[in-house]
Amino acid sequence: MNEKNREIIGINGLSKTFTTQKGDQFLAVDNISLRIFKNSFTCIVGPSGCGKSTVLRIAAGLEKASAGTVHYCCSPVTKPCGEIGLVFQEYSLFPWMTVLDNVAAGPEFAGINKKKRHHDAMDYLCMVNMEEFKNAYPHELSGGMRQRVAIARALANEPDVLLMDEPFGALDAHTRILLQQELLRVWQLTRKTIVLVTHSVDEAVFLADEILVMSSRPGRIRKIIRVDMERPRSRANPKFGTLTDDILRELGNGTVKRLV
Ligand SMILES: Nc1ncnc2c1ncn2[C@@H]1O[C@H](COP(=O)(O)OP(=O)(O)OP(=O)(O)O)[C@@H](O)[C@H]1O
Repeated sequence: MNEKNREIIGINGLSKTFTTQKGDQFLAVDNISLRIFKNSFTCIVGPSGCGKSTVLRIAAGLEKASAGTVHYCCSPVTKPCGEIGLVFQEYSLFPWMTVLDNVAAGPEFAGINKKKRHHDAMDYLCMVNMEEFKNAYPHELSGGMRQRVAIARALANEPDVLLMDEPFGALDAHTRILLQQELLRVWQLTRKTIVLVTHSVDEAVFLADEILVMSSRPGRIRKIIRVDMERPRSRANPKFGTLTDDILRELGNGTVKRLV
């Protein structure tokens, strides 16, 4: 397959200007161009406020670019579409629905019959080890469990690309490591294309094929780093530590935490 065929998301000359409450304009994202390849796992790291979420929201069609374009499989992305799924930090489950109904909500909206959507939802719940909790409500679950359900829900819409904005940011360190391992397993099983924004350089080195390092405002791509380490990756591997330190040095100002 040539490079053009492997490309699933193409971002060209993307800039975003916001208007402050005082009415001043500021450039949040400046002329970003990048390519995301099919089945790859990409992480975006950068200082707080550098525009990581903005890039993700524009790629999802939730926000308009001020300049530049985003393409999914060579078609322009101008509004949300089923091929691109999203998982946010704040779980965003429907509190009045059971776990099973939450996961089946997208297919229900798409008109899939109840038997099939519940059957498929159970498959995705099994994938994230949450099948036992199918009848529970979100308030009965821990943060890690809710995020597992949120991942199952995004997968149930059968997107090609999963955009994840700090999905583990609200979790404790131990749960975070468990969910990183689970996400890798799900990715290897489903071969989705994943783009994940994180504050944690450690998380990016553990997960990614490629790490995009952004500079502080206005956000630009400062460096693209390929992570040539076999999976499963060990944090005890000296290469892991060296790469983490290199990226932290690249970021320079200490605003990106060395979290696990
Ligand atoms: N709707 C908006 N209106 C005005 N300013 C905005 C809007 N959305 C984002 N911004 C500003 O744009 C800049 C980039 O925000 P964004 O949330 O993309 O950064 P980020 O890198 O994801 O930050 P963090 O890591 O802290 O979540 C910030 O200065 C933010 O305040």
